[in-house]
Amino acid sequence: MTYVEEIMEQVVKNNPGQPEFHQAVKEVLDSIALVIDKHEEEYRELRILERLLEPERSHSFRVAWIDHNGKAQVNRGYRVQFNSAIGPYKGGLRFHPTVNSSVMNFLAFEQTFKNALTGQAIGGGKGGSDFDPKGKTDIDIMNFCQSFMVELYKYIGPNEDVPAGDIGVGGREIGYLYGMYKRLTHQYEGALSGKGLSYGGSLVRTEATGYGLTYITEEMLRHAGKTIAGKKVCVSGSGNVATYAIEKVTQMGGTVLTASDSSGYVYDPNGIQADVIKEIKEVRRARIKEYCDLVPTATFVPGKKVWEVACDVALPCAIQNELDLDDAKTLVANGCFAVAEGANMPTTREATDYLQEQGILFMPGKASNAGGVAVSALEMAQNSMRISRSFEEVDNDLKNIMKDIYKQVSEAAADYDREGNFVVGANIAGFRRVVKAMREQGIV
Ligand SMILES: NC(=O)C1=CN([C@@H]2O[C@H](COP(=O)(O)OP(=O)(O)OC[C@H]3O[C@@H](n4cnc5c(N)ncnc54)[C@H](OP(=O)(O)O)[C@@H]3O)[C@@H](O)[C@H]2O)C=CC1
Ligand SMILES: O=C(O)CCC(=O)C(=O)O
Repeated sequence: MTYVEEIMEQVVKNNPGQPEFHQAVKEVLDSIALVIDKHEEEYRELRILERLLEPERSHSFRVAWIDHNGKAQVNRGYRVQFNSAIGPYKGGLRFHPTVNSSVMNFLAFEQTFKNALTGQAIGGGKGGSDFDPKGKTDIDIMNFCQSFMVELYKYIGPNEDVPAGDIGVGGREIGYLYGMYKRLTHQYEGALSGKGLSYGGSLVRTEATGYGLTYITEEMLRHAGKTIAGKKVCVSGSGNVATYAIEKVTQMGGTVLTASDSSGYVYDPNGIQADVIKEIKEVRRARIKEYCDLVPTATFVPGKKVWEVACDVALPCAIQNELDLDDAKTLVANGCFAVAEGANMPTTREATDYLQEQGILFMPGKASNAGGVAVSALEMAQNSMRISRSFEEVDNDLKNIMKDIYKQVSEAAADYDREGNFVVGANIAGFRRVVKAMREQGIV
């Protein structure tokens, strides 16, 4: 058995019942096997993979809170501090009923590689809760966030671990979390990113993941002699990532045909309007169906996924494993030539393999959605220096970071004779950076 096979077996044995974590690990191990083969003896001796695959620390805690009816409620909170080889732990908080140890481990593991690709000094972490914000009142959200922070604040800080948003955690939640952090610690410091502009947030952080996704997609298309302008694009989701991907694709001359939530999708041949999505999701906090009340040319398709709509480019921006093999086959049959992941691991392994076999340009999330965390790191830097940079400056940095990520993943793939395989490239480039830092810091 090879070192990589042994390690995969061990991960499954040590983390039973964690399918998402196993899936994320398997994809990385399959890619880095090419590197491991060259250094097997040395890596075995240093227990590189064993250390890389074991989170440095995992916190799980009770979150008891009182809802707007005065009733006691209990949820489980998590913070997984996966790897701090290149900087303080960094990664979002997810509030969603599907959150469990497997989802937390997969996200924190992916984050370690993604953060390395940004070229910034940030390690990998992730947290969240099985709390479902859907249908909750503002008071419920505030009470939950405050109780969550009463435990979380012990583990975070600007030089230790800096959480941000993810599914179910946006500007409102970060505000409530930050207010309680400050009350508990008496410190006005950058212990969270994605903060409001009135209290230390960075311009462009709200837009960063969706914009960054669009910038790297354009870069990938440009190298294939194409451009987003004039293309039909399917976006899934209608949250933070989807909204700003829709906005930027539209600005760059593409037509976004779809947006969705867990109830179904809306289709508009004239192009989905980001401002309408913002009104529905950020102001009314309503379901995607309402889009059709505001835009008469749109239709709502309940209970279906956007991938049945013919498009040139697909941008999955909702949740893990939302694009499966059947969806991939439909996309290819309908002429789609590029997929870039806005969400974390939205494409199943079978679908990824199929798309790559079919010659579809495929950019994995750890590269293509890294713009969000990259601008979070710029927010951390601004907080440390007590400065605020302009929208243009930060957006320009974001563009350069995404171009650099494209370059890194293409070059790493080419180094191992896998030109155009950005999955292999992203995993190898991230791995090399993290492992170099781990080796230089000794066995810890
Ligand atoms: N925010 C960020 O900066 C970053 C986010 N990501 C990743 O991007 C993805 C989206 O995050 P974000 O936009 O922040 O989250 P949001 O909570 O803002 O939006 C999530 C969206 O996905 C939809 N969704 C969830 N589950 C499903 C489903 N099963 N089918 C269809 N739609 C679904 C939600 O709909 P509903 O309301 O019905 O659940 C909602 O529209 C996640 O994978 C996240 O990890 C990656 C990098 C950075
Ligand atoms: O901005 C951040 O720190 C984290 C963003 C995030 O959760 C992600 O990249 O998946």
